Amino acid sequence: MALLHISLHSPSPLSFQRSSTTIPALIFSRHSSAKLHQRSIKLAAAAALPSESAIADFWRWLRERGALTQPPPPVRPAVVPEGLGLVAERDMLRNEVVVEVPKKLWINTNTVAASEIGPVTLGLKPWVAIALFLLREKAMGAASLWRPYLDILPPETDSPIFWSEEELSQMRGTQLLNTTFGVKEYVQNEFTKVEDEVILPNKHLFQKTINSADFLWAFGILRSRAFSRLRGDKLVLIPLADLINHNSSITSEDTCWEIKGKGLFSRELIFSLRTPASVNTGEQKSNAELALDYGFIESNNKSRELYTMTLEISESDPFYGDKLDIAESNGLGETAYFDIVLDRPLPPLMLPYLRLVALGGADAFLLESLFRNTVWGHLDLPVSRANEETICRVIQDSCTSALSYYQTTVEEDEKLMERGGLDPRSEIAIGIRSGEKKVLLQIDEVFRARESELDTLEYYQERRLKDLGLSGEQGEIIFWESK
Ligand SMILES: C[S@@+](CC[C@H](N)C(=O)[O-])C[C@H]1O[C@@H](n2cnc3c(N)ncnc32)[C@H](O)[C@@H]1O
Repeated sequence: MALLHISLHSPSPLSFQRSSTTIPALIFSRHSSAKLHQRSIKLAAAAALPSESAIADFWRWLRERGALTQPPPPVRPAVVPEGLGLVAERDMLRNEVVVEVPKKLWINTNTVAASEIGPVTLGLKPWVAIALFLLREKAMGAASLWRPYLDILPPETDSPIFWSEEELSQMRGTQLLNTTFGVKEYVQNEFTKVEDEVILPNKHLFQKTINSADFLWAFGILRSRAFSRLRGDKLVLIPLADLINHNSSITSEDTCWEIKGKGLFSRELIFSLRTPASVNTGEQKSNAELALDYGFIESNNKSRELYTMTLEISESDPFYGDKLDIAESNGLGETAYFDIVLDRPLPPLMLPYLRLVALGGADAFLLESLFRNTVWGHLDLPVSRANEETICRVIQDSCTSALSYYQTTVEEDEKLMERGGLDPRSEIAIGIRSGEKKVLLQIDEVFRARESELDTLEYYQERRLKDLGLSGEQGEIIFWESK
């Protein structure tokens, strides 16, 4: 029998790198600030909030640098339940320009290149160069032109990259825990490299020590505040615009675009924002991605509950080469990742890929080159009882095994959530682990149901006989017997 390789618990820095780049909906808050302040103390307990005077300094700094128009903008920074936010002081008109943030206040690779460390950061990954810039400016204290902005940045978010071991232990068994370790390892490796190649050889530029925790902070700041459509080479931090918090009630993807390259921020709809970014349609982030990037989740949004199933054609499979060839001709590879979302059908390519991986024995003839152009079409439908049974059994076994790694059941998690009083990190951990388990139980159920239908499915040979006119509608073989 062919080997079916399924990895449900692989550390997945890969899935971190693959993460979708949807810009989350952004919102201006419009609340009474006195009430907000009280609520925020409880809700944003993890983060040390900037003082009133730090916020006032930041506002002054923006004004002095031409970011604030006359008359003053109808928004101001204030403490809100999500930490710091932009509070609207009146209703705003559709398409009204709210604030302008001139490009000279953007922090991107051009800013770094024009700074003292510019020459030594050439060739670095954009985020690494910007991280070094932020850390160096931070270390310069009052001597930095960026100090009022740096002073309002949070010391950490609730992203699991900042959690203690004890906090992380609440996510035991989850894919997000593996991803978190993968991300931390990636950032640590980048730090070691940049420390050896840039920081230590240029001590005159980096007089204060920068350690790996500082570097992780800068990574977390960029991940949570840089506009997600502006990543890679376009990575940019935009002071003030980055105070806008996410709101799940805004689902429009098109909340941002560049207006004549000027970096204007204006209103499209009530409480939505135009940003200086181009518009692309993007996929929605999962709760794991929200947690990792921003340090919050939407526990009541089923479409954010996701489990990534990793399937693989094993090198030890006797048909490895043929299977790989077929997978590659159909846009897949030796390893394929399938994101399975709660209450949604399985990704369309998952069953054909599973059937391919499990193909063997009497079905192996489909791998012959004669079938190369048509095999994928055959894999779209059940191939044989043995093949379909294998995938049902292996997937159910994998789900059972994955579920055994979690410390709690969905019911136990739900009770904890109902009881309330959880700190934000426990809420994330419980939401993530219960979401993953729900998807695993759903996958298990899909394949259990399929297994119970194995006798009623139509397989390749029957379809073939029908095509040749040798089989009737009920599957009976048609004979041409002489009368
Ligand atoms: C773009 S920044 C917004 C400004 C940020 N609140 C601050 O204090 O500087 C994104 C960060 O704000 C917080 N945040 C934004 N929207 C949130 C939400 N809906 N729920 C919880 N936290 C949120 C998270 O810490 C996230 O990493």
